[in-house]
Amino acid sequence: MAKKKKSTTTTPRKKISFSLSKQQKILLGSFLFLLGLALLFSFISYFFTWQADQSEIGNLAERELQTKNWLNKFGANVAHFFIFNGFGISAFIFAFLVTLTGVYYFFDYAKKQLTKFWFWGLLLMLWISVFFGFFGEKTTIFSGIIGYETNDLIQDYLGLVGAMLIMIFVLIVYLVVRLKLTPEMAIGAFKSSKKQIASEFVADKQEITVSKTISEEENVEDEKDVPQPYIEEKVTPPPPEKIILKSDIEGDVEMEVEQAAEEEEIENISDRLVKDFGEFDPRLELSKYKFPSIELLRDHTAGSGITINQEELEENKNRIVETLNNYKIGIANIKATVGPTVTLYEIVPDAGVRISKIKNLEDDIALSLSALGIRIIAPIPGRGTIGIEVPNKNPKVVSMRSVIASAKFQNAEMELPIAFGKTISNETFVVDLAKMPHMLMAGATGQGKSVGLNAVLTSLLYKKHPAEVKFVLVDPKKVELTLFNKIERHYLAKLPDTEEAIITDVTKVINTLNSLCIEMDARYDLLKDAMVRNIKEYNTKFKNRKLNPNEGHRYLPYIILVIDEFADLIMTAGKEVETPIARLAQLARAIGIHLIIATQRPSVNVITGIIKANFPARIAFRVTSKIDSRTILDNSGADQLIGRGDMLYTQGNELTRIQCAFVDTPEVADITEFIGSQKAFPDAYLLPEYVGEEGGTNLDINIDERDAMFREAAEVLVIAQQGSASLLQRKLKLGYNRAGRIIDQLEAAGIVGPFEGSKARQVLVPTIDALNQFLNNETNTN
Ligand SMILES: Nc1ncnc2c1ncn2[C@@H]1O[C@H](COP(=O)(O)OP(=O)(O)OP(=O)(O)O)[C@@H](O)[C@H]1O
Repeated sequence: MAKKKKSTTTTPRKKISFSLSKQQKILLGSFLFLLGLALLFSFISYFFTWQADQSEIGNLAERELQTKNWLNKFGANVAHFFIFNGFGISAFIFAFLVTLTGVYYFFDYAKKQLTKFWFWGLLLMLWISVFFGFFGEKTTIFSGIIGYETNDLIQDYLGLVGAMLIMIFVLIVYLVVRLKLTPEMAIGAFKSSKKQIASEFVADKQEITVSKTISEEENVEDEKDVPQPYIEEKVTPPPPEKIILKSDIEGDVEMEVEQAAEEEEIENISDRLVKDFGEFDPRLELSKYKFPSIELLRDHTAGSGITINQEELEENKNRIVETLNNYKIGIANIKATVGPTVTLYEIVPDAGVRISKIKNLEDDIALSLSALGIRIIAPIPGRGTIGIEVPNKNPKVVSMRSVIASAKFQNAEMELPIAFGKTISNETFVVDLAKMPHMLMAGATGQGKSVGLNAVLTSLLYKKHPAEVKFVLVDPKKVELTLFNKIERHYLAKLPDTEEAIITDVTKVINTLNSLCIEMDARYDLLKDAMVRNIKEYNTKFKNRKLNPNEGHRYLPYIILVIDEFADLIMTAGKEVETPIARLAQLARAIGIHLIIATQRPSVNVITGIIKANFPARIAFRVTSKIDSRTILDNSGADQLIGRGDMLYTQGNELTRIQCAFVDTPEVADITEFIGSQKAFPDAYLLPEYVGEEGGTNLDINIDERDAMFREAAEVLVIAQQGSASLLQRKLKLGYNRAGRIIDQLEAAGIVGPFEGSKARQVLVPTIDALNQFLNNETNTN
């Protein structure tokens, strides 16, 4: 048992992968390409010079000695090796494969196809050389010694006929597997070539008659010498094909079947535009933009990878076994996975021990192990084992550099990839913000929230071009996000006529949030017009030039709203920020607006029900109480974290413990400086103008300006006793915007109550009769 445990604990999970840098690939590619050419030239010239050079083969020591091969001694020897001693004429295939490999590496094409080329190329090479082996020793130059000897060997066992049959079989394998040839295709090809010959023959005949008539006409013209008017060539569509079906039954009526001619296809405008100008490239305006290099990030681990302290592991194991024994829980098996900050001990209890028993003892076990940061997961979802996380004595910092450089992040095919850090099993943790679609981040002060936000922003800066993503930054503390000011004209969005893009003042936050709602509505209209469901499809359509910019269509960058201290805002502005945030969170995912909200105070009056319901992705750094942990995660656990970037992530169900990547302020300063010093857009991305209204929401809409469907809409809602815009959309077949406007008008009239986030609005009029009376009174008083 002890032996077994050792083998599981001493192997850190490291994957060794072999990959070349771009430069190395180019160098290797050129080398192979030129080597292939050298082989090719020496092979060609070998066929002319081999007899003359034959006596000099193998004589490399004598420098003065000259051979006739174009590549001199090298060429003569190499070609002799491959052709004479090897595969004869088919050695050319080898030279070709080497050249091709060079091309593949030089242009960094996917190598899967190349492996196929090599496999089938080598097979073909062998086949050809064995084939030439049939012609005997005189043609060794064509078959090579390998071909000749292999043929000889086969014939010794199977005779000439057997050898031929084997060759035919290999040929069939090649044709069927490599060239995907089927008997039908072979027959088809034979038939069509017969037809082609016949039709060519007929066409020849017709041509002769046509040319004859033209020459006759010319003669007539010459005689009359009358200038002929320009005769426009008129293309008449071919007459519909008629097939007459005759029946064998006497007296039956014949039926004529008419086949309509195929309509002529005209090239699509968008296809033509794409052909003429290529696809629309949103990056074109800043085509010279350079992404920040990995060198701007520092390696905080200072070379110390994960070290495994054998003593510590043994000690913890003994304590766990002892503690569980105290509660009469036997252990069948125990396995340790060492992560950057904590080690996970995965326990398989003895047969018959109920997991619920361990779950009930969770607190007692944690207490007995008496260390900060112990978390018990009973059972580990999907595995049926029990996990006990124990903090390492020497936790390791996970630097942002290592996660950004990881293949997982670099190869991530996500819209908005975020490299958060490393999981307990030391794997880089990458998630797509576009899928979350909004994120709530909480944690007591000093536990790593700001570093976490910087990690999110840095990830996006390393992956997305300025044309593709825009940030709206809200920083009431006025310190955390200031560094991002430098990239205002590259990456930030702001309200028109404002100086600073980073928002620090509460009124401006309210205006910005409302402006984002307007942007959202506008984007929905664009999507509707383009008949697509989400921003990704919209942008693809726009890139393919299927949407006309003159009709208001534009490339839509993702907009990411980051609020660093949400508690401050909600305390000062309450509903005024909560309402637009809830609205954005509910609706903005499809149109590419994503929200990231961070707070120090994870209490229920800050993270309200409405907010929580709309933020499925939650991150908790260490918090002070179980209640706070439940407020953020709907689960305890965040109170047992150890701080310094130790965090729990959930996107609905499971909790994942992650060590957040560390990025220091000077690193962020370097990155923003690097980006900021490059050519930028003329201004920050301008959000739609929003004119703030005094006294909160716009409640005094004039009766005359009401929508034509106002009354019907009111009836629908009163009957359903449910004040929802989507109900109106469905019942009255209205667009999203119009339904929203009508709801506002109904609110102004006092028929429905105010916005309540994810819940439908209250309907304040109980029956249709009451509604009629209400509306009549209204018209009478006006
Ligand atoms: N991922 C991490 N790895 C290592 N150390 C970290 C990590 N995150 C934070 N720390 C340490 O914790 C300190 C505080 O982190 P940070 O400033 O992010 O806390 P915070 O929660 O934002 O605090 P506040 O709410 O007061 O701004 C950092 O200066 C750093 O030393």
